[in-house]
Amino acid sequence: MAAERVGDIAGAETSSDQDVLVVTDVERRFGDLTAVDGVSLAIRQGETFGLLGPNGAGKTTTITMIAGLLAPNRGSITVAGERIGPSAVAVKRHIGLVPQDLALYPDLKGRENLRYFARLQGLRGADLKHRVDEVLDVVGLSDRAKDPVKEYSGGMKRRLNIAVGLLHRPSLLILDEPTVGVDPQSRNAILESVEALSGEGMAVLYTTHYMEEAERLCDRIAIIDSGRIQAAGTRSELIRLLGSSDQVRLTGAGDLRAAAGAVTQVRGVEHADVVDTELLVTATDAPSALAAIVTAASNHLELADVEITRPDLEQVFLHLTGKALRD
Ligand SMILES: Nc1ncnc2c1ncn2[C@@H]1O[C@H](COP(=O)(O)OP(=O)(O)OP(=O)(O)O)[C@@H](O)[C@H]1O
Repeated sequence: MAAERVGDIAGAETSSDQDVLVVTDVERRFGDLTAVDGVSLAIRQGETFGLLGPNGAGKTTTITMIAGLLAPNRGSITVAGERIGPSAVAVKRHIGLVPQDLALYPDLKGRENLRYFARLQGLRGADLKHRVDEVLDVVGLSDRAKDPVKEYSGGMKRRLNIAVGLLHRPSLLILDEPTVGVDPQSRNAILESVEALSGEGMAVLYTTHYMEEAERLCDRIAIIDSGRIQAAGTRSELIRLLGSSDQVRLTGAGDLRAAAGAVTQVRGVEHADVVDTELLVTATDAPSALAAIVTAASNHLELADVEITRPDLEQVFLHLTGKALRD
């Protein structure tokens, strides 16, 4: 299916001076396989951009090229205005890459790991100590900094890996599926860290196959499958591709038809239908209209249950690719 491009999309043609990253028509082949097939995107300062797609979609290959570790067969990538590639060295200081694989020393304490990597980044003295404290705080590991990494949970190791990626104060942070296989507490800490970093103006490229994470974190999302961006935009722009609205299902005893008539008057309600013993209300933004819908219906019904169903990115993915997002 051809890519559906929505609103202020990922395309480099919309790039501006504020863009930290601009990827233009990048392709990467492995033998006969085209793993990344004409990907274009741009990310602004302070923006969190999601690459949402299933395993094998081409996310890791895309970010490996953006980090300058793999050369594209076609296309160009610039970070902070400088062209990137395996032989470009200086521009890589703008990038913090947090890969799926851990690169930590298990026998060293959390803080010692960070001190080691900070020295590799050229930090020294008071600046090094200050920065190590800062990144420990960002990932919520300050109180465990004195413990050896081998005593950390998988999620804590991931968080320390993110801290390593932040040491040199990059303007673009790239996170490759950072929450896969981590405990809920660490997952939440990771999501909160990303929110805080983007709040401070960092550009974040976040790959995931978890729809909820893309919805929560990302200002814009590109849905990627088979190496191609199938569509990109804000969550609501992507949802609009489905052409469907929110639904509120009301159950209760009383005059359903009268309730339907009253609910139809509520602002934002498209229509209200009586189906068997339920009232099905279709609305553009159900959460904001909910209080008014319930009040209108309560004049005619003794409400027993109210349930909202909203279309989600999972359905958008299905609509665009004909398959489910999850494996
Ligand atoms: N070095 C390589 N040699 C050959 N094929 C590769 C190589 N790296 C990736 N691929 C193939 O390219 C396609 C895209 O893989 P990629 O790892 O980029 O996907 P992904 O979306 O990151 O998925 P995952 O989360 O499973 O890593 C897959 O079919 C993969 O098998």
